[in-house]
Amino acid sequence: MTIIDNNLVQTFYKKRKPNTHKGDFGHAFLIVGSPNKMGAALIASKACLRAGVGLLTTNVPKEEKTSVTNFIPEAMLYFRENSIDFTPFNAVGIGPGLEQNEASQKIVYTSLLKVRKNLVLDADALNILAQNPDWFSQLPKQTILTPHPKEFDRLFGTHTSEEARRETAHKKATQWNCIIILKGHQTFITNGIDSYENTTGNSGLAKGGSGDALTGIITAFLAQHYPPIHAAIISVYLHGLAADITLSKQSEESMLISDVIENLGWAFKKIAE
Ligand SMILES: NC(=O)C1=CN([C@@H]2O[C@H](COP(=O)(O)OP(=O)(O)OC[C@H]3O[C@@H](n4cnc5c(N)ncnc54)[C@H](O)[C@@H]3O)[C@@H](O)[C@H]2O)[C@@H](O)CC1
Ligand SMILES: Nc1ncnc2c1ncn2[C@@H]1O[C@H](COP(=O)(O)OP(=O)(O)O)[C@@H](O)[C@H]1O
Ligand SMILES: [Mg+2]
Repeated sequence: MTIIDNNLVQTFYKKRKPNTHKGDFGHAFLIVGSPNKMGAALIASKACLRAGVGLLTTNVPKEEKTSVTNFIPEAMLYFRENSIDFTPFNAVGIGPGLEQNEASQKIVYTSLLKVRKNLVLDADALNILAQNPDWFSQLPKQTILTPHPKEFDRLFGTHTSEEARRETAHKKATQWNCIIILKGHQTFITNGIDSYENTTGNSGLAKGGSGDALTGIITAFLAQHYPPIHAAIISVYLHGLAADITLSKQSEESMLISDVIENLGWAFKKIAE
C-alpha cells in the first residue's frame, strides 16, 4: 500500500503553464441535484471550478436553473432531459443530490453506455448501480466509484470491518476494471493493482456535502486529462489538505465544505511548493 502525501502528488501534478487557454483544461459535465438537493449540485459545481477545470456544464432539473445561475455564474447549464449529447465533454460526474427515481435510473444507464471514458459515479448513481448489479459489466474502463462505507455495502454486501471492505474493493476493482475510492477517515483508493491510503483531512469533513465536493474535484482533474488513478489520488489529497488548511480559521465543528472549497487555492499552492 502506498501512502498519499505531498511527495507522491508532486510526481504527477501539472502546474499550469502561462501560455494556455480554457480549452487546455477540459470541459466537465456534472449530472447533479434534484428539487430538495440543489445544495449538492452547487457544492459539486463550485468545487469542480475551483479544481481548475476549463469549462463546466451542470445538468440540473430545468425548474432549478436559477439556483445555479445565481450562485455559480461560471457554470453553463444543460437542463435534464432523456437524451444527452455527451460529445463536448471530457469528463462526466454523476450522482450528488440526484434521486433514485426512474428518470435518474435512465440517465445513469445511458451514461454508462455513452460515456466511454472519464466517468465518476457517486451517491445516488452508486445506489442505482447497487440496485442493478448487472450494469457493472457496462462500466467504462477505469470508471471511478466513490462510495462511503454505507454505499459500499449497498454495492458489495455488508461488511463488518474497514479491512474487509478494503479487501473487497481490491477484488471488485480488478473484476470490473474500475477505480474504487472508499471514503472515510483515511480514504482508501484501489485500481485492483495498486492501493493507496490518504493522509490528509479531518473530522471537519464529517458534515453533509463533503463528498459532493470531492466528486466535483475528481471530475475536474479527469477533464484536465489526468489519468484516472492520478485524478483520484490528487483529488482525495487536495480535498483533505484544503480541509486541514481550513482549521487555521475554523474548528472541526464549525467548518463548512464551502470554506474548504474556498481553501482549495491554498492547497494547490502547497503542492506546487
Ligand atoms: N445540501 C445538499 O443538497 C446535500 C445533499 N446530499 C446528498 O444527499 C444524498 C444522500 O447522501 P447520504 O450519504 O447522506 O445518504 P446515505 O443514506 O447513503 O448515507 C448516510 C449514512 O452513511 C453512513 N456513513 C457515511 N460515511 C460513513 C463512514 N465514513 N463510516 C461509517 N458510516 C458512514 C452514516 O450512517 C450516514 O448516516 C446524496 O445524493 C448526497 O449527494 C448530502 O451530501 C448532504 C448535503
Ligand atoms: N473524520 C474524517 N476524517 C477525514 N475525512 C473525512 C472524515 N469524515 C468524512 N470525511 C470525508 O468527507 C467526505 C464525505 O463524503 P460523503 O459521505 O459522500 O458526504 P456527502 O454525501 O454528505 O457529501 C469523504 O471524502 C470522506 O473521506
Ligand atoms: Mg456522498
